[in-house]
Amino acid sequence: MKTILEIKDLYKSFEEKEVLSNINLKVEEGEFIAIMGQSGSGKSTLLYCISGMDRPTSGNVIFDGEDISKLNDEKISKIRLKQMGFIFQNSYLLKNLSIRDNIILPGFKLGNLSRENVNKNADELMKKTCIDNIAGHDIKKVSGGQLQRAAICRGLINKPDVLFGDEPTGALNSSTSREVLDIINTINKEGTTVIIVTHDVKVAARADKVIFLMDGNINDELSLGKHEEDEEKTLSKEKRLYLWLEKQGF
Ligand SMILES: Nc1ncnc2c1ncn2[C@@H]1O[C@H](COP(=O)(O)OP(=O)(O)OP(=O)(O)O)[C@@H](O)[C@H]1O
Repeated sequence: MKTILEIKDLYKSFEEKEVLSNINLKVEEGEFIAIMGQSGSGKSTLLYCISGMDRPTSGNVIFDGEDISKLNDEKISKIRLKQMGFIFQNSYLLKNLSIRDNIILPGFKLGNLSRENVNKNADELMKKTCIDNIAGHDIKKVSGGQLQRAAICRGLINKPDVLFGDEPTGALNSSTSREVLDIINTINKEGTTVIIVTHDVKVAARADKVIFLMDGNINDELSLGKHEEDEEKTLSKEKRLYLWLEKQGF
């Protein structure tokens, strides 16, 4: 298996305050990693540093064989556009554009595919996430779950290697959250590596591996194995995760 992301001796400080220290982590292609930890433990900061949205103070972030922590902003932006997808708690879709136009925008920005092929990819993604019937809708007139599905499509339009998520279901109710998680699990099964930050045990239980951050360090990690469409297996993973989190003092 190929290592898609390797983090070596990563430190991050804001002014005098050290937020992350001595982070070492390897992510294999096709893995689904959840990052958990108390509020303020540095989860989002870690996600931003490993996805090129922010720079570590020191250390290396090797993405697909290249140390992105050393690249200039232009090069990082290109890698992010081509090889990384992002979903956040809020979808951050552009208000004056339709669902479809929001989804295709990064495809046109990258410019690797013809207009026709970008549209074709968008159609496939919207079909897969069951929002093809609202492609032309104004984003102000659709539900939170539909918005988040559109954000996933936008994140996947350039067929990234890694999909990063910061509390991707944080704003959704439990049944909508389950539907969005099913989509994320399907995308992962099809080969996209997934790395998400979450507070939610039900979200983290969908991952292959959970990492627990404490005061900016990786305190422990738990292997859960691949997600299966089986309610009992999912419940038993959630129980294992609860017990493990209790040990972490969560
Ligand atoms: N841009 C910044 N400038 C200064 N301090 C920051 C900045 N971003 C984050 N921090 C600080 O770094 C620490 C970690 O923040 P971070 O958001 O990574 O934690 P988190 O674990 O994701 O928290 P939460 O679960 O509450 O979202 C916090 O003390 C926060 O105040």
